[in-house]
Amino acid sequence: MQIVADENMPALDALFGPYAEIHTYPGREIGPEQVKDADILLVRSVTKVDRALLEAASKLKFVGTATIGFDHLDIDALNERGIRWSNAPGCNAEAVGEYVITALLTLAERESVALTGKTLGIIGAGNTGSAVAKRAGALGLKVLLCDPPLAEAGDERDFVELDALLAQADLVSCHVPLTQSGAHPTWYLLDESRLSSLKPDTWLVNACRGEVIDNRALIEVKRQRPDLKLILDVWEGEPNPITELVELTEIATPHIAGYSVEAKLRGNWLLLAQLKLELGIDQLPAFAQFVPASELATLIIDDGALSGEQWQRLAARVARLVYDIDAEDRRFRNWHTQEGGFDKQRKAHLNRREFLSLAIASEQRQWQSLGFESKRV
Ligand SMILES: NC(=O)C1=CN([C@@H]2O[C@H](COP(=O)(O)OP(=O)(O)OC[C@H]3O[C@@H](n4cnc5c(N)ncnc54)[C@H](O)[C@@H]3O)[C@@H](O)[C@H]2O)C=CC1
Ligand SMILES: O=C(O)C(=O)[C@H](O)COP(=O)(O)O
Repeated sequence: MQIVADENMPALDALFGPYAEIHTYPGREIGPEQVKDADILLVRSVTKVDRALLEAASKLKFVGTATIGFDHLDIDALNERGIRWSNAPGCNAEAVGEYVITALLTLAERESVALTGKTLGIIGAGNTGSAVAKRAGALGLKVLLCDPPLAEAGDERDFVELDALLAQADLVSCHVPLTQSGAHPTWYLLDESRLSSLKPDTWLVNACRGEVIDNRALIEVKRQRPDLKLILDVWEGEPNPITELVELTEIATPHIAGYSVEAKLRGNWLLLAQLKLELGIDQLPAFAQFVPASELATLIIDDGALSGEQWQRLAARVARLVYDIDAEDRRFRNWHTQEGGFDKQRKAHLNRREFLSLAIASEQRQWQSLGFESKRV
């Protein structure tokens, strides 16, 4: 059994090695030539699995993407050829939730803004949107959710229309898949008119797909509205974001919101679970055995007497102890204009762990709500 895989997928040998022969390539270079003898193709979001690739892959039985997004797979072409496929729902929900919270805390610290009492509008209330919402309460944020597909499917949470959300939210965070058809397409969901309708001083976060926001319109609107603050992890035209937009952002990163050690491993492990039959696996090995031990120990925090604003500043520092988003932002501004810089930075992304890898001993319960492991003082 031959597996062709993106070289940026961790622990491939440990996970798939016992069952198959593995050939790896840079994700953007996987094409017809690389897959011609493959039985299984494992990719991340940068590999275009299109008709031309599938035409060459006569033995292919399964395509797995270790990501939630699957806009890089031609689903019609896979279905026409009877090739089974899967993505990895939820693999990076916690990572994205923690990225957004770390970014908001960091910008709040830079701008000397108290987050408590502000309204956070979340567009797309699936895995990643819900992970943000789950943590928002710990910061005293009021949450509004917009997700027409979930509302129509009977999800019992309260939802608002998109334009109502934009009219009320102080902070807006986007968590939708990129779609161009269906009842609720998301391509340019935030177009010039919606961007112009944002409340004064809104903070806009995009950690889903660049094309969910019209990037050229965003440049125009931000030029006229410096009050808007931008946190962008995803870009139209990756791996070549528009430089002018990068320069207009407050926090800019190279599509790494979902890049925790745990998330990448979880994505691969979910695909292994999908392949039990093809690979002849009787007993699926436990996910925990592939996760390295945490390098961070317990943090003892004496924060019982801190004011809300002091605690928020402390939370920003603790979040950056786990993941230094300031350093990522600085590196991105240096690297993204260099040839291959966007992908180079993604490859060199720090070994970022999830909040759960750090135990906090404190009398305050918010640490646990933010996702940290709790220890008794
Ligand atoms: N920057 C990064 O590293 C990452 C980016 N992503 C992107 O974020 C997207 C969301 O990820 P998940 O939350 O895990 O996916 P998900 O599938 O769990 O949730 C997406 C939600 O968006 C909703 N939705 C669809 N169309 C909508 C519309 N027009 N308006 C409002 N809501 C709509 C869906 O009903 C669903 O509940 C992925 O499709 C992917 O493109 C995901 C993980 C990491
Ligand atoms: O899960 C998704 O969808 C994502 O956007 C991934 O986290 C992005 O990672 P790469 O596939 O680009 O490595």
